[in-house]
Amino acid sequence: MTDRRGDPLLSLQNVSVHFEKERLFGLAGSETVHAVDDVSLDIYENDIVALVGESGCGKTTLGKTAIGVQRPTEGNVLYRGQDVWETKESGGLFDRKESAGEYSAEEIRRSLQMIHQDPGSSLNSNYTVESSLADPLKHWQPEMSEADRRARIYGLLEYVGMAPAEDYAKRYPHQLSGGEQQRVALIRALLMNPDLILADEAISALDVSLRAEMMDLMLELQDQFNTSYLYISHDLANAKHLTQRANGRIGIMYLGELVEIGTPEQIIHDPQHPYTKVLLWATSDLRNRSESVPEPPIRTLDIPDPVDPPSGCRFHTRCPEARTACTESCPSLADREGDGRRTACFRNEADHAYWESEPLSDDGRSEKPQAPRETADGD
Ligand SMILES: Nc1ncnc2c1ncn2[C@@H]1O[C@H](COP(=O)(O)OP(=O)(O)OP(=O)(O)O)[C@@H](O)[C@H]1O
Repeated sequence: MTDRRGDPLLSLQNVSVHFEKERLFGLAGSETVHAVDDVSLDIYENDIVALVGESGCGKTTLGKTAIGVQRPTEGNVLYRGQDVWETKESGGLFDRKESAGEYSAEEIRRSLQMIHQDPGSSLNSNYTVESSLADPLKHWQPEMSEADRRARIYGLLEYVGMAPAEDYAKRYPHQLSGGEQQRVALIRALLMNPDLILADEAISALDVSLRAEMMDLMLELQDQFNTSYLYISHDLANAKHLTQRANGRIGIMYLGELVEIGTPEQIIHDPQHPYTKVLLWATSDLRNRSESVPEPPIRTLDIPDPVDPPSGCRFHTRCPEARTACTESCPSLADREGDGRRTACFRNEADHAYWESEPLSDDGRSEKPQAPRETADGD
């Protein structure tokens, strides 16, 4: 486990994000989508955390909440110990003296950047590569001369393999390949001198052959720019690639909750949560072939509705290990082995009532044989 000395750069404290949405089929009223529920997570300087889970489990919502783009319905987001939303609302946009603490809202915004799956949305189609990259430098290092700015931009373009830089600098986004656009978007985000970059499915639109290359580039640039990454992906193999070289962590999300988080070694080679085991089974690059089973270790493929999440442990409707105790209360995410890994599953608690309760059958009912009901006349 990495030695994560020092205070966290970013702390998510019991964060929930619920969306109200209109009901379908013209029904009156609204319903509440539980996109994220009660997630706590610390991210440190030069850290990498990869969030993995199936579509709709709340990865993007949590990522946007971490960088202060999405307001949490409950809980707090702290940047270097300072409440992000209090700062935004205190009127201290530019002036740290007027903000709720040491950092102004503008400083926090600059410190928390994002690159998207579609790099086109991070780059202005009317700007050449050079003007896109000059923008953050002009803003954050106004004292830099034009010649130095150009030298910095050309140097970085060459560093990421876009040579000759003079040629690439004059191009517009539509004159670049998807991989080149993503490189420019990454450099642009890094030139803001951020403490953290949210990379939301940032490589999934690239050809498979380019993905490892882009992740390696992210890691090399992390060393140069001293930044942290919050990387979002539905692919556990990519999360492993990115985190294992950098002593990072992989967090597994299920239906709005963080259910397990640990080092890539812990998550890939010794998964504890039954849902992590399902994700591993579904990732052919990582599946242990000698132990491979033909069917996924899951009772049903149906994903519950985040509008009406299951009671107790949210995974109990699909979990092959579920017992009645899992329907009654929700396991907390805790480090029970003292090795830094946190898991939310009663199976990790040796003396939990789970072990005495009845397994659930495929239809979600207790498998304990029911005693015959007595009728009024005693039949
Ligand atoms: N603005 C919104 N209004 C209503 N519901 C929303 C909103 N944004 C997200 N959701 C819902 O919240 C849940 C979590 O969505 P989110 O995009 O965070 O998941 P995700 O894990 O990133 O999914 P994907 O991998 O498909 O991008 C989903 O059920 C989604 O439909």
